[in-house]
Amino acid sequence: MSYRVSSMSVLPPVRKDRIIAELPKCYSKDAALHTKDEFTKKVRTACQEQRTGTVGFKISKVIVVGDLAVGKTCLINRFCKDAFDKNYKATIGVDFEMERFEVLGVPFSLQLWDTAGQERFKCIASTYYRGAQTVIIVFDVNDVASLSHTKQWLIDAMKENDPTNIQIFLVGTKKDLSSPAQYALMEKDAIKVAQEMKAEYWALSSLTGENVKEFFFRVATLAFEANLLAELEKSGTRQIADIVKINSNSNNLNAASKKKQTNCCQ
Ligand SMILES: Nc1nc2c(ncn2[C@@H]2O[C@H](COP(=O)(O)OP(=O)(O)OP(=O)(O)O)[C@@H](O)[C@H]2O)c(=O)[nH]1
Ligand SMILES: [Mg+2]
Repeated sequence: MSYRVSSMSVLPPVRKDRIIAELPKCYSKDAALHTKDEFTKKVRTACQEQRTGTVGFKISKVIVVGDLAVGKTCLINRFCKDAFDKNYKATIGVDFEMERFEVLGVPFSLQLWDTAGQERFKCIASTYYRGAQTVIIVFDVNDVASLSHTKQWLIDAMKENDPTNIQIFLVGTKKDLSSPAQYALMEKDAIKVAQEMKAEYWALSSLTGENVKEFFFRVATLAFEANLLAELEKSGTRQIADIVKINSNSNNLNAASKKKQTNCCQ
């Protein structure tokens, strides 16, 4: 499956609630990919001067993995559709959503791949791991077993990807079901796991929505920053933005974004 975002495509403006103008903060300074308070001058200046090369045309792949029923699908649905379903419907194989952002005035898209946690669908889901820039490993903060399985999920995701170019997030879900005391106890272990994985730690609730938007803003921004810094490393970055002006009036990318559900593999 492929997306074509050509210079001729005309996209609607990015939703107002997907515009990122400030650097989103990490959840815990003890387990963060970085702890800066603001965008660096280098990043800001490049965006202001439109020296962003191909970054504004990129679709960055994010894979979401973790045990069955920890809440991967609910997390994506809360962010992308502002919806929550109490009933469990197992993901069969994979599913994906597109989200368009604007970071410091530059368009940037995430392709969020929701994978199945059930063992019997794992073989099909893992064929979609390749080419990810971000891995989100999800566990349930009320289920220690799901936390202990996160390392195996990481190993599996890394088999298909280049470890030097990937950003890892460890995300505890269903925070609403945990008392503050229970949560505090669990968090110590989770932060330790995140540190070992070199992951950034988050805890959130798809039921209440707590931290969901903050989390995805952080994911989008860190993926954007990494792309931009890589682009700036390359010499002679062309000022594509000067050559190609995207007309932001018509057509809907969503219309072009087809859903894929795969039946599989027993
Ligand atoms: N209370 C509460 N329940 C949640 C939360 N997130 C998910 N759930 C519930 O947990 C169950 C599983 O959620 P899913 O999102 O389908 O789990 P999944 O990780 O996608 O599962 P697979 O697709 O099988 O891998 C559902 O019944 C959800 O309603 C949350 O933040 N709080
Ligand atoms: Mg699911």
